[in-house]
Amino acid sequence: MENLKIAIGDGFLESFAQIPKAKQKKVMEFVAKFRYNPMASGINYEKINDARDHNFRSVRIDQDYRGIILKPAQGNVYILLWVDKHDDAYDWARSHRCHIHPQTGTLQLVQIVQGDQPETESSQIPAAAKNTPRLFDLSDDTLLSLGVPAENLPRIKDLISVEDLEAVEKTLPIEAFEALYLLAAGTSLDEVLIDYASKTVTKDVNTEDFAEALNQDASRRRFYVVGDEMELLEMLEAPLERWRVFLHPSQRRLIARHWSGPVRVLGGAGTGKTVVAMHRAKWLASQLTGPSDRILFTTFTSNLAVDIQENLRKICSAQEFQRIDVQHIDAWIVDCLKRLEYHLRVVYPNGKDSEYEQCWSLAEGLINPSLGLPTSFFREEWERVILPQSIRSRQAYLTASRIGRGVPLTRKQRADIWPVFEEMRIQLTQRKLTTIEDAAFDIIAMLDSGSNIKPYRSIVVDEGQDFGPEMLVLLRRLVPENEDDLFIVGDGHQRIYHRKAALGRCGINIRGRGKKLKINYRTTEEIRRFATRILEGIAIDDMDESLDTLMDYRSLMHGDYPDVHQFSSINDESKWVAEKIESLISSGMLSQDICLVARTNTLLEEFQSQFQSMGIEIRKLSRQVPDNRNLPGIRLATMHRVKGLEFKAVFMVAINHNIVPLRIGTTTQDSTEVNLRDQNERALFHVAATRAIKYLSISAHGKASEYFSI
Ligand SMILES: Nc1ncnc2c1ncn2[C@@H]1O[C@H](COP(=O)(O)OP(=O)(O)OP(=O)(O)O)[C@@H](O)[C@H]1O
Repeated sequence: MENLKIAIGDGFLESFAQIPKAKQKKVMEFVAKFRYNPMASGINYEKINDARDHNFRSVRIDQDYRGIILKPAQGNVYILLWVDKHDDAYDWARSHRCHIHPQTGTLQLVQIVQGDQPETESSQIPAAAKNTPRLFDLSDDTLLSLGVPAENLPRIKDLISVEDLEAVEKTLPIEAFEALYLLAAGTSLDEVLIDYASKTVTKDVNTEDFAEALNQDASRRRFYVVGDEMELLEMLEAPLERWRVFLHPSQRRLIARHWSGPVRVLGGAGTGKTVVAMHRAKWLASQLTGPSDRILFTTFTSNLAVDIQENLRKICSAQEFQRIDVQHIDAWIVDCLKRLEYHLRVVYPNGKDSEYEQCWSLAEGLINPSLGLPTSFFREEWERVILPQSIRSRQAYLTASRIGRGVPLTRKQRADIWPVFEEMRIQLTQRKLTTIEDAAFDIIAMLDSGSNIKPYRSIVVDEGQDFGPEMLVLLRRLVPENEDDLFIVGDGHQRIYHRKAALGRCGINIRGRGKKLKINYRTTEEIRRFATRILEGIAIDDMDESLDTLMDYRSLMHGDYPDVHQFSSINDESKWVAEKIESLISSGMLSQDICLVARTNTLLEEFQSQFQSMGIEIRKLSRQVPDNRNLPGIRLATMHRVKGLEFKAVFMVAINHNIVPLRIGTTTQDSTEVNLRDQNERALFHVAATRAIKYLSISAHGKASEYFSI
């Protein structure tokens, strides 16, 4: 069929997700037939009486259900808009319209505001007094360029508060509402114009050319032109996974284009960094031509890599998917060591009796007490100075940079301290062990001496803020300096592993290619604000020696403020949590969409036994096994483990004094180190709180954490 264009609106998927399974099956049957031939004789397009939009038609799904389709008189365009019970579908059609903005050319879907619509919320806003300052002082042209329809201009210019703006949300196209909301929240006009203003404000838009309107970036935010029948059916199989196709223009702009060198994308929690990174990897894979060209997609945490692999499978073609290696960075390093027949095993500083700690306690034996430095100082020096800079000789240590360390050392003191670190390496090597940092530097050395390690055409990095310098230098060496070489997403506010590096210092030059995402898609604004307050006043870097801010980051969803409660005992706390969980489940939430988060494994285990004794089904999230969200059960996880995940409801439990921030096992007196640890603990709290989509609870038993007063 010539020039046939079939598109689906995000509302169709949203309404489809709400209808019973049996009806969904009928819709899928209809959609398959419709996609094959929208003009098939069995499809009857009924006009809708009283609909303001003369292009709307209803189609029969079965006796009770109807679909609403946009079928303009001109062109061969069909857009699936809504599906519902007969009367509800008709009501929806009567209260909406879909038009092409005459200045920007964008296809817009809005609730009808004008005329005799007394029921709309917007019409309940009383006209403001003449001398009351207005929310926006913008020209008609600016408002039009942001996508505000001409008929809404007087109303928008009359608004006096953000609450007024929220009340008219549904009557505005999404891009216009978002731009105005960001302006109202304090984002500068210049920034908003960069992200939202149409580049093509013109008087020559053909407002009947729907095929052309679908090509506009801003239209693709809500409307997706579907390829074949399979693609459409796959979308219906996962209707809530909107991220697969409906990208924000600020996301889309980062993905499908060539970049002249490394790109760094910042963005607060939930702004879609992982989504962008995945679409970028797919696009890069689609560009590969050489038979052995490959992409590496790497993360810091192992369970995120597992999720990403699964999600990439959903959005990539088979050819694209098989060209992308997804692996968290430590696993990649360990695999690489094996390939290079390098016979040291990587060990980590966890647990009292771990091999790493055994080596460390022997090294500690060499501490000279006359130096007057606490033992914690040596461990910090090892982790913050020796390992990240790969200092392997006394001479190198004497001249090493110690920027960021609180206690200054003379040359003589350095010489006296060195034997401790030397001993640590001896102990590790004798046992055929190594650290992840040393392993990464060893691979870099092998690359420099010409080892044949499979090179990548491009590398995509998620959680970039947690990559240490050794990992970033390694990634830089793994991919030739070229167009589209590195794409790194991250957020310094979520740095929770004490690792810090500046991209520029690792040879990754992002000049002119530092970008930022600002809309939170996960969390309500109430939860986002609460979660962000914990980091207020703390200077957070942009992964490249400048500062980043969360001031320009917003959510457009709203909900309740987080619940904050203090109890006298763990019994009382767990009883309250269990009751609240029960009420969430009885109001329709699935148990697998609820997660209980604690700072330590020990506390988690205490809650686990409390819950078990109450007969509540639970599942502890593990590093090794991916979480199968089809299985019921309340999820239990530490604050570290929930990084990168999301749940409809999050209960942060045992937010007790000395537990959050965690003071157990730390003896350091060094003020720089104390600040660093506090920052890390705050980031952990922020990460855990921003996992919540709709509901967040913070509770403590006994004395509460000082973070309670934020
Ligand atoms: N364009 C989009 N349309 C709809 N949903 C989106 C879009 N982009 C992202 N999302 C959704 O927003 C949520 C957060 O996305 P994502 O995990 O990519 O954010 P993030 O910035 O990596 O978060 P974090 O740093 O907190 O882990 C997810 O549920 C994702 O599906």
